Amino acid sequence: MTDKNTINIYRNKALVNFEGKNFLGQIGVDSRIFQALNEGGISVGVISQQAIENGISVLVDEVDAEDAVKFLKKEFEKEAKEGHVSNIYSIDNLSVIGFVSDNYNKILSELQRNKIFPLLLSQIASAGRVNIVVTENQTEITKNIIETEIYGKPKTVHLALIGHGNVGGTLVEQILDSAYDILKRKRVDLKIVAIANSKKIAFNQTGFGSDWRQKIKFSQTDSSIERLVEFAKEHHLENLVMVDNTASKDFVKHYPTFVENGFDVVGSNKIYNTLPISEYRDFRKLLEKNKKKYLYETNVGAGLPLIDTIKLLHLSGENITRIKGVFSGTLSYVFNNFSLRNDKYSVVIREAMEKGFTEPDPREDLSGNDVARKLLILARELDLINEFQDINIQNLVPENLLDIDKNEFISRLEELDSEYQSVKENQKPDHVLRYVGDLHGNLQEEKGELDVKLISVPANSALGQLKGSDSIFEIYTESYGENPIVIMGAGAGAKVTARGVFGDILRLSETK
Ligand SMILES: NC(=O)C1=CN([C@@H]2O[C@H](COP(=O)(O)OP(=O)(O)OC[C@H]3O[C@@H](n4cnc5c(N)ncnc54)[C@H](OP(=O)(O)O)[C@@H]3O)[C@@H](O)[C@H]2O)C=CC1
Ligand SMILES: N[C@@H](CC=O)C(=O)O
Repeated sequence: MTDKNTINIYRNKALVNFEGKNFLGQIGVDSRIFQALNEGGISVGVISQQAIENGISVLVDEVDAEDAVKFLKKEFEKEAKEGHVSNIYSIDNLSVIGFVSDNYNKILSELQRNKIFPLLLSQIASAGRVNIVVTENQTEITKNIIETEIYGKPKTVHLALIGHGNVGGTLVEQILDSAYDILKRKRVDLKIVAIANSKKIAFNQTGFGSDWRQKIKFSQTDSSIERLVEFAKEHHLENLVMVDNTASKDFVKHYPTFVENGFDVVGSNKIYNTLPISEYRDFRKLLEKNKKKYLYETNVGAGLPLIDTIKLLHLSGENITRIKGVFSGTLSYVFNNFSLRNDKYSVVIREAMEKGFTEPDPREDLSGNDVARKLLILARELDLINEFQDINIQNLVPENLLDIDKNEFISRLEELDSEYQSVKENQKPDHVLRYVGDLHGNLQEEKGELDVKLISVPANSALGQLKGSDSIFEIYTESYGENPIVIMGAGAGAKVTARGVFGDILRLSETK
């Protein structure tokens, strides 16, 4: 049926399934099936006892399926009356895909990762010949996966990018700029097939190009997760990745739906990782069950390789005893500049916003929530089961400005000036302000202690010398003793963050 180096596809096939207990294993049943169908002039492709539980499946041409069921019901009328045969029925609209491979298991696992479960498979082990039966609408995607695995055809990765603001918009440009290079060097074909904001979504199954902003601007389609999942199914897209570059608390509720529908997840959005620990854990179980991944390296330290480092240290058994530092690019920029310059606090905050360091609502930074989330994310990487409420947070936003509209808050930033001017002036000489996070306590217990606060440090200390929007993370471990591992660098900004998200997409694409 199958030549080496070709993939043969036979369409318009049907499976006639024959169900019954005990009786089906008996000698002579196969030949009675053959004979009954032969006498009816129906040619039989494959007979398999593995495809359905307690059953036999027979492959026939779709046009013959109805007759095949009729002939078999007649042949086994007596057994049906006696209760040995419980059901005979056909499944139409199938394809047989035949190929030769010495690594069928790898192909099967790739198919499963893409939610393709063949209805029947037959294998001649010695020759490496395999025939699998899939539904017609899974034929193309199955063929693509087999081609990638057998012939090294470039692997197409289909990206759905949710959020195209500072980070998301920069990411689209970075992907478009590098896609050709990645295709040549890595044989990975990155296609952006969906782009969404909170109101609209735009689709292009062949991949968006440089006019993507126009396409989303003029899209008539309301932003909808259901529509996106449907689109991926309609176009039989394999290797799906949903990339969340929003800061939305509502959007993360859809992560499980994506995973259940065959998507891996990449996110700069920190919200999912700071939901109650039960949801955090359930999601990891769901990922495992569906053989999917969730990568979020940019959740802490933007493009800095922090989460991976901590994961590796922890996984390798290194005992991490404390993590502290300046976790916020925004608050680093604000206090590094405000401490040294004569400008007002509000002026420096506005600069941080203009530079794209702040969250969509800058109160998330100024309230300490964003630093608290990062600290919690790191704590959970160490298997601590802290909740957000466990964190001691020093909120820098006055209570009367907490619940007002975001734009009104921004217009009233000057109301913060006098308080912070006096905080700055009341420090000891040669001291500067720094907003820090500190994970400490006995980290071998279930929960650690998490503090997020504004402190005053000597200008010549490591923290005091921080510049620009740099973050600094000091990771203390048992082996390294008093000398922490220090990771320092740009802790915010659209370019470095988008680059980090891009890194996660590539990491996923290579392991897919
Ligand atoms: N800036 C930085 O340095 C870093 C940022 N991050 C994270 O990156 C994420 C994005 O930040 P940033 O790019 O600055 O934010 P922006 O406000 O610039 O962009 C957010 C985007 O998300 C869209 N969006 C919001 N809600 C939804 C929704 N429910 N469904 C679909 N789309 C939605 C917005 O669309 P619309 O315009 O319609 O609202 C917009 O396109 C945040 O989670 C942030 O924490 C992480 C590390 C560093
Ligand atoms: N607003 C955040 C962005 C990165 O997570 C920050 O300033 O650090």
